Amino acid sequence: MQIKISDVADLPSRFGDFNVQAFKQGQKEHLVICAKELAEVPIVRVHSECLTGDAIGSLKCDCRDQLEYGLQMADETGGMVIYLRQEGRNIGLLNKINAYALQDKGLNTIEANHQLGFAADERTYEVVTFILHHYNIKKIKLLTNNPDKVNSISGVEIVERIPIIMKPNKHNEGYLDVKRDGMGHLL
Ligand SMILES: Nc1nc2c(ncn2[C@@H]2O[C@H](COP(=O)(O)OP(=O)(O)OP(=O)(O)O)[C@@H](O)[C@H]2O)c(=O)[nH]1
Ligand SMILES: [Zn+2]
Repeated sequence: MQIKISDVADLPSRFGDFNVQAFKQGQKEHLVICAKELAEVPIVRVHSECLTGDAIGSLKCDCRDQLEYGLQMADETGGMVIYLRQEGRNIGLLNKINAYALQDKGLNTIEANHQLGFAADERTYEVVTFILHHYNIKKIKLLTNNPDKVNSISGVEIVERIPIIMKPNKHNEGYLDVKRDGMGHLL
């Protein structure tokens, strides 16, 4: 895997003072947001890009709340957020919006991906292993409800899975039900 790595820069933010570093994998530019002092076994949040949630504040998913919670935890506990550019579970923004349009017609999030010719989840996590090795991190506590992430992240010991359960709203209830019943999320 050919990965270009940026220098480390300061990033004061509304969630705390972090260091940031970019990792470029092919066309994808991922971002590591890291506490100034990492805990020995840091809490790590592996976040998948969701432009509609993270930037626009969409209520169709729980991504923005999870991102903010992950950054708060990183600040409070000496942890790290790895922001992966895997928009739409890695089908890309244009396809995700097409999937949303199919959901407007009654398909659920999994059926919509299938209708477009994709697996329910197209993400992979090799770059996470690369990043954690780069920071010489051997053990982590992983902040996730997704057992797939626990099983797919290799090369480091996940000593604990910490749930990241956000309060549902009327727009994302159905989506969260499908994540629990159709995708095995521990909600
Ligand atoms: N294809 C597709 N992607 C979606 C949809 N809704 C959210 N996403 C993407 O799903 C990703 C977030 O995944 P989630 O399933 O919410 O959470 P997770 O990362 O698997 O699990 P957690 O670690 O527990 O949060 C982001 O890349 C979003 O853009 C959808 O309806 N269709
Ligand atoms: Zn989202």
